[in-house]
Amino acid sequence: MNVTVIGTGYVGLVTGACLAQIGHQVICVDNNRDKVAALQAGKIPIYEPGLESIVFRHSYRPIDPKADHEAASTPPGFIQFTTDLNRGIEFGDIIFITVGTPALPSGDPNLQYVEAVARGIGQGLIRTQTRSRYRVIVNKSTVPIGSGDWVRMMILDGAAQAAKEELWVGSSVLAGSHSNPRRFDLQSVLPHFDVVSNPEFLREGSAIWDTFHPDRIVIGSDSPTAIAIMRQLYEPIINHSWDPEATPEAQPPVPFLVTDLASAEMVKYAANAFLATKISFINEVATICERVGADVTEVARGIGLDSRIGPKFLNAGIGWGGSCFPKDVSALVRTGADYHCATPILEAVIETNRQQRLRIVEKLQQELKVLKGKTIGLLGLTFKPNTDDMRDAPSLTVIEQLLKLGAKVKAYDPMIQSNQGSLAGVQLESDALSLAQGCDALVLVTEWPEFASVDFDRLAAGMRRALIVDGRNFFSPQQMRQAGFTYLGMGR
Ligand SMILES: NC(=O)C1=CN([C@@H]2O[C@H](COP(=O)(O)OP(=O)(O)OC[C@H]3O[C@@H](n4cnc5c(N)ncnc54)[C@H](O)[C@@H]3O)[C@@H](O)[C@H]2O)C=CC1
Ligand SMILES: O=C(O)[C@H]1O[C@H](OP(=O)(O)OP(=O)(O)OC[C@H]2O[C@@H](n3ccc(=O)[nH]c3=O)[C@H](O)[C@@H]2O)[C@H](O)[C@@H](O)[C@@H]1O
Repeated sequence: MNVTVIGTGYVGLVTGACLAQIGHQVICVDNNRDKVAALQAGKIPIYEPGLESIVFRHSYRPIDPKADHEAASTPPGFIQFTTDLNRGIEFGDIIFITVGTPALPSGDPNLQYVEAVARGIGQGLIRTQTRSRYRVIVNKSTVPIGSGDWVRMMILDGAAQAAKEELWVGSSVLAGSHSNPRRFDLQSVLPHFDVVSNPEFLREGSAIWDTFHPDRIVIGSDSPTAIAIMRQLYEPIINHSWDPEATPEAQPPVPFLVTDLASAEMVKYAANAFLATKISFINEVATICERVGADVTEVARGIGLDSRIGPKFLNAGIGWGGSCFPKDVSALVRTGADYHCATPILEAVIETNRQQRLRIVEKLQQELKVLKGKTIGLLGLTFKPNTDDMRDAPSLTVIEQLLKLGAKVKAYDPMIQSNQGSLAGVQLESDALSLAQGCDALVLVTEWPEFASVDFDRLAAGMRRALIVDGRNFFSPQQMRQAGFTYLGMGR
C-alpha cells in the first residue's frame, strides 16, 4: 500500500521503516531540511537499535542499468524521504501524522505541529491532482481526547483556504465557478477522507521490536472503510506473516481493537498514566522499604509474581522521565480539569516522581553533608538506556539541583558526546573510569549495559571518596562493597 508518514522523528521514522519492511511503499515527510538531507544520504538522525539497517535495506535507490538486475531492483517495500508535503499527500492512500506534541508550561500538549500538518493536508488534498482518491488520515501523535474531530476540522479549514486561493488565481480546481467566486462547494473539490486514531505504544530503545510485536493495535474510527484499510495495512504484523520463522500456533494474532475516536485517544493516555503510576507506586514503596529495612527489589519480585499485578514496570529508582510519561500524565490531569474531574491519583503520581529525582541529591547530602565544592560523577544521562533521548531525563533535574548547591558535575553517557543547552556546566568524560577520577561520589542515573562490566576496583580506586548512589538498583550491593564502595541503592 502507498503510505505517507508526516513527521520523521522517533515514531515516524520507526513506523515508516517497519511498514516498508512488511512490504509497503512509504514516503516520509519532514519540514526539517537537515534531517531529510541526512536521511536521504543514509544517515539516521536518532539512535534506535536496528533502525539503521531497516532504513538502509529499504531506502529507495534509482535502478542502475549497469548493475545486475537482481541486486539493483528496489525491494517490494521501500522508504523515501522528502520535505515536500504535497508530494507526500499525492502519494499516500494512508497518511500518518506523527509530529511531536510536547508539553506547554501549562501541562497541556502543544498542538501547533499537528495543526500545521492537518491544515497542510487539507491544502494538499486540494492542490494535488488526486481529488477522486479516498484517503485515510491516521493520527498517531499523542493528542488530547477529542482531537480526531478537531484534526478533521483543521483539514477542512486548510482545504477551504486552498480552494479559495485556487479560485482567486483561476486554477482548474474550481473551473466553472469563476462567475461566482464567493460561492463554491468544498465537498465537490475535496476528496473523501476519514480521520482515524491509531495510538502508538512503542518504547524508545526497543522501538523496532515493539512495532513488530505489539501487545495490541488500537484503531479509533467509525468508518468501516477506514477500519478495513487499517487492518489490511497491519495484516502482516497481526498474523506475524512478516516473520518467516513465526509459527502461527505459537503466536496468536495480535489483538486488533476497534473503538470510537475518543476511546482510542484515551487508551493512549490511560496506558502511559497507568505505567507511570506503577513506577511511582513502587518508588513510594521503596522509600518505606528503606525506613523499615526491607529490600524493594525483593518486594517487587514478590508482588510481581501475582498475575493480577505482573512483574513489569516495578523497577524502583530515580523515577520516570522521557518525552512521553511526563507530558502525557500532565495532559491527562489537564483534561480532567477541563471536564471538572478531580485527578488526585495522577497528581500524586507526578509529585512522587518529582520527589524521587531529588532523593538522589538528598542521599548525597546525607553522606557528603555540604555539596558545595564536591565533585559528583553521573553514570548515564539519557532518560533510559539504548536511546540518545534527553527529553525530560531525570539526570537534568539532578544536574540542576547539584549545580544550584555548588557541586562540580561530571558525566559520562555512551550516547551523549557534546554539551548542549541543559547540559551547560557539566564536564563530559569519555568513559566511566575517567569519570570516576577525583569524584566524591558517583551516581548511576541510566542503566547502560556497559556499566555492568566496568572494573569496579579501578573505579573505586580513582575516586576521592568511593561512594556510589545506584539510582536504578542496577549493581549488586555486595559486589560494590567488595570493590570498596559505600553503596546506596533506592529502597534496599
Ligand atoms: N517518542 C516515543 O517513544 C513515542 C512518541 N509518541 C508520540 O508520537 C508523537 C511524535 O513523537 P516523536 O516521534 O518522539 O517526536 P519527534 O520530535 O522525535 O519527531 C517529530 C518530527 O516531526 C517533524 N515536524 C514537526 N512539524 C512538522 C511539519 N509541519 N511537517 C513535517 N514534519 C514536521 C519534526 O521535524 C520532527 O522530525 C508525539 O505525539 C509523541 O507523544 C507515542 C509513542 C512513543
Ligand atoms: O508514549 C510513549 O512515548 C511511550 O512511553 C513509554 O516508553 P518510553 O518512554 O520509551 O520508555 P519506558 O521504557 O516506558 O520508560 C519510561 C521511563 O520510566 C522509567 N522506568 C521504567 C520502568 C520501570 O520499572 N521503572 C522506571 O523507572 C524509565 O527509566 C524511563 O525513564 C511507554 O512504555 C510506551 O508504551 C509509550 O509508547
